[in-house]
Amino acid sequence: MQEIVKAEEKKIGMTEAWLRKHRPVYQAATKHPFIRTIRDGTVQSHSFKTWLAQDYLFVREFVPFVASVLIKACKESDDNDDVEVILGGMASLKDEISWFKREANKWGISLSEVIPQNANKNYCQLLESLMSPEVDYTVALTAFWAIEVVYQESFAHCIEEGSKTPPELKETCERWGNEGFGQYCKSLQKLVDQRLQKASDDELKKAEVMLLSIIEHEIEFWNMSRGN
Ligand SMILES: Cc1ncc(CO)c(N)n1
Repeated sequence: MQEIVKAEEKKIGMTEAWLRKHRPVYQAATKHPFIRTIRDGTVQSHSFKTWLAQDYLFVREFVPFVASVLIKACKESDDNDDVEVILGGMASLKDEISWFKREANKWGISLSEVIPQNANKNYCQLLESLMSPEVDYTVALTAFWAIEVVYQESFAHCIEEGSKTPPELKETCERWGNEGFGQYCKSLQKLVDQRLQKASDDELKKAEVMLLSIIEHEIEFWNMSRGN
């Protein structure tokens, strides 16, 4: 019996085991009240606009963070898959920034005047701290995956069967909720699991704590747009 449980654990990978262990807090991020209002069609336009404007600022800061993960992958990974997957993520950020500009235009938001709120500043500070060469690749990669997967799950939830997402928000939800982005998150997750298999107990602990920290920051980020 013990054997079977172990095999099962190995099959699901460490990241999946962590998501199950921390399911309540993970769900608080992926099924956040703001996301629920998008999904049920009751979202207020000013809540959406707040999210859009703040996320544009976040993504700008996310670019150098992803670049730092790429550098770590080039230096430390013995597996070329890592570099290619991360490079693909970086490349799509160029299009993402253009999309934010177009979308902001549509909603009448002047991006140059947006001021980052505290939750955003805190999150960007975390990204900045992760860019340090002292932070090991496994921990930074775990953070990267966690950041992407929260958005993927959240927005996929808004385009599932039975969702009442307003048509003008569908494109946003599809950006992160689409199948391709889902596959990309799975690729990242696989890279993380590979690294975690070889990690020391200390690294494992740090990576798990980092996952939780990202989830908390994502919740705070959504909170900027909740029912106001
Ligand atoms: C806050 C936040 N988390 C994750 C993503 C996904 O890239 C994003 N754009 N913004």
